[in-house]
Amino acid sequence: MASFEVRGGNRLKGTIVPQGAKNEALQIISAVLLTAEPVTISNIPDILDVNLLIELMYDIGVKVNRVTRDTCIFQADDVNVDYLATDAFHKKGAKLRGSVMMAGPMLARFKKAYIPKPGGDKIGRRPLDTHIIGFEKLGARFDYDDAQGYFQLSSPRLQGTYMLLDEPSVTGTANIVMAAVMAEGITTIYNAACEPYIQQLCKMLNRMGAKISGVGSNLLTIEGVTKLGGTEHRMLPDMIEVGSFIGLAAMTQSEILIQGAGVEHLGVIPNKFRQLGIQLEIRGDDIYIPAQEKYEVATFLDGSVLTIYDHPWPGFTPDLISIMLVVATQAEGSVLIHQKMFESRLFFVDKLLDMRAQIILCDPHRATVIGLGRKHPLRGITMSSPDIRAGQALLIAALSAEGKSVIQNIEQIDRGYQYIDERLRKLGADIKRV
Ligand SMILES: CC(=O)N[C@H]1[C@@H](OP(=O)(O)OP(=O)(O)OC[C@H]2O[C@@H](n3ccc(=O)[nH]c3=O)[C@H](O)[C@@H]2O)O[C@H](CO)[C@@H](O)[C@@H]1O
Ligand SMILES: C=C(OP(=O)(O)O)C(=O)O
Repeated sequence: MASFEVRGGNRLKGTIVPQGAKNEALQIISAVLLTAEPVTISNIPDILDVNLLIELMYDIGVKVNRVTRDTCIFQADDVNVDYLATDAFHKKGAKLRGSVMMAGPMLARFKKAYIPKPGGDKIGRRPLDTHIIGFEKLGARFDYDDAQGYFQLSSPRLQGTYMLLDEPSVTGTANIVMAAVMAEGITTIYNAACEPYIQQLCKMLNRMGAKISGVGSNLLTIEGVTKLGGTEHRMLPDMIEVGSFIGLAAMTQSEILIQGAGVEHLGVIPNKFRQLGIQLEIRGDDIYIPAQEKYEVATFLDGSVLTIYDHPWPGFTPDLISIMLVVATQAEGSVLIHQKMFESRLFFVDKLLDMRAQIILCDPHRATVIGLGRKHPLRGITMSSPDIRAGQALLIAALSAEGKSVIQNIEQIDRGYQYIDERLRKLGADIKRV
């Protein structure tokens, strides 16, 4: 298993360009199964999870022409539906969360789908009920294989209907939308997720001939069509990478320009970092972060301790909570970090305690961070990366810490961050892959 060896304390400087969005890529690549015509996708991040999904496409018979590292032409004109029932699919599909989104398009076009026990981050229970209940409402039937943990779905005919989702699941909404685009009649999805990832998917499907309205809101109306055609699509910059780089700059007192940050799609992200006292300047589509000696956490207007918590879009994404927590350790002032959605995402705090951060883990969802105001720098240690975002947060901590850190299990970081060591070295970081 590979590790990063990091010598902390360097001030970084320079320009960094965010990769294409991981969670958008997983939806968009799944959607190529909806048509027999070519679909060209660009700004694809070269990361483990996305490459695995591309492999799955290839394995199921989709023609994959990787024109350049970040652009692929897919053509699903000879799909081997039987591949879904193989052990090979169940094993490979179980390595990432994104494989669940093959189900919607497969049901829509081939009337059959399997959802292997999905992989992805081990950050607490991650039920698929919203997906399955949505498919059922459209007329699909399902069986659950308890021994192997997979769902088998079939749908001789999908019929549009009204549904109120029990929660605005991101991958669930994507799956249901992709199943509904070719259902008969009209589907209305209320309490739909509306992240930029979903907006991008809906815009792409509309270019393919779908009729989806309400894009960007939590009420989607889908008028079923009989067939979809090819299109071209470019992924947005990864907003989670953008947030990670803002946090990195603040923690390491570095002057960084994030070029092409997709500013209009970042929602509340820049403001959440401002609440930690971090200065950042929006320059067109770039974000400039000056080198900052210190940053001071705001309080609520009545002077009480600030809380930063996750919430479905347009609220603050749970995927940046770990980064916020790490960045808060060197701020002046205290903040309560509340990870509402996932129940095992804050346990990496143990490692930060070993690095000498002052944090009280109140329960699995809440941690109070007492900012050290740079009075005591973190110290380097050996640690293991539990999930993508905690891994990146620990990497940021290591880059700001005194001395040497070793981060093991960096496959977790590689699942979501493209050539991260190489890109950070260009900014002046002392980081080696060993
Ligand atoms: C591949 C992909 O796109 N993964 C993202 C996707 O996962 P994913 O689509 O799997 O996550 P969901 O949106 O389904 O839900 C995530 C978790 O939050 C809980 N929940 C959800 C909504 C809600 O209002 N209340 C609530 O408690 C769910 O029960 C679940 O445990 O969305 C998550 C939530 O933004 C992100 O962390 C993941 O990075
Ligand atoms: C939780 C995440 O990913 P996944 O859903 O793929 O596990 C993430 O991207 O932070």
